[in-house]
Amino acid sequence: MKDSTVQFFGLPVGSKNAVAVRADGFEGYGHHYSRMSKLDWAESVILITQPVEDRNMELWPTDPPMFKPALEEYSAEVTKLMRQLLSSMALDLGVDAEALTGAFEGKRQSMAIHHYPPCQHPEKVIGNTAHTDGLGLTVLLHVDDTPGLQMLRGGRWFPVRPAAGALVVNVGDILHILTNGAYRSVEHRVVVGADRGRTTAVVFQDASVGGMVAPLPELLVVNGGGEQARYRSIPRFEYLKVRFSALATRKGFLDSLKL
Ligand SMILES: O=C(O)CCC(=O)C(=O)O
Ligand SMILES: [Fe+2]
Repeated sequence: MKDSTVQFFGLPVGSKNAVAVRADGFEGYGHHYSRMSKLDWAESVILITQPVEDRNMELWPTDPPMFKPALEEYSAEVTKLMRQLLSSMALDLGVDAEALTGAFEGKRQSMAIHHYPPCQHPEKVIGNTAHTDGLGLTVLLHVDDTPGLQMLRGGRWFPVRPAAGALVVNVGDILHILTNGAYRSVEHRVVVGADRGRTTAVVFQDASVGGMVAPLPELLVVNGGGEQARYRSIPRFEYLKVRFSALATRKGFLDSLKL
């Protein structure tokens, strides 16, 4: 996966544009995150990876040739890893593993590979504007050892340094709601370096219960779990529509669902 990513971004732009984002979609190669006041300093490829029948193979890079098989295998492995992580979280929350893993099973998974080239004026650009991930669970692979990811805690930004052999796991807003706030989604951003480029491969996994984004029923007082719901339930389609439309105001989105 790492080699494929590096080789793809190393291609001339004309070759990368073979899988350029189309006017009617979000998948493919392009500058996905250019929307804020600072100049967006990243090139990315976004692809749906699961369920298999949702894949748009014409937007999967054919160069390098190993890209497709690498991504297929990587996606399957990350799916397994996520199931293990969610089972551990369920144990921690005191609910059956299936209550949590079931919310993710068969739901959409997508992949973003990002390349942040070095910039001689890093203060004038942003790699990825501050945000929380909107879906359930995120697994991030550092392709190289260039730092850049930062997370917000107590009003301060902390670097998330790449560690050899490690993946970064982010709780997204849907998992935050599913766990009734026990696992909190974290605000993060990417700053760009002056000397070295940075490449990442990020998997986003969607989740919902019975077509809704809602606290797990197993956690709630009505089912003997003992908690009051802290977030209101919202149909998944409505959640996605609102969450991904007003990108500029998304910071207050979780709060707007608070009961
Ligand atoms: O590239 C990174 O380090 C983070 C990317 C990210 O936060 C995202 O794609 O949501
Ligand atoms: Fe993110």
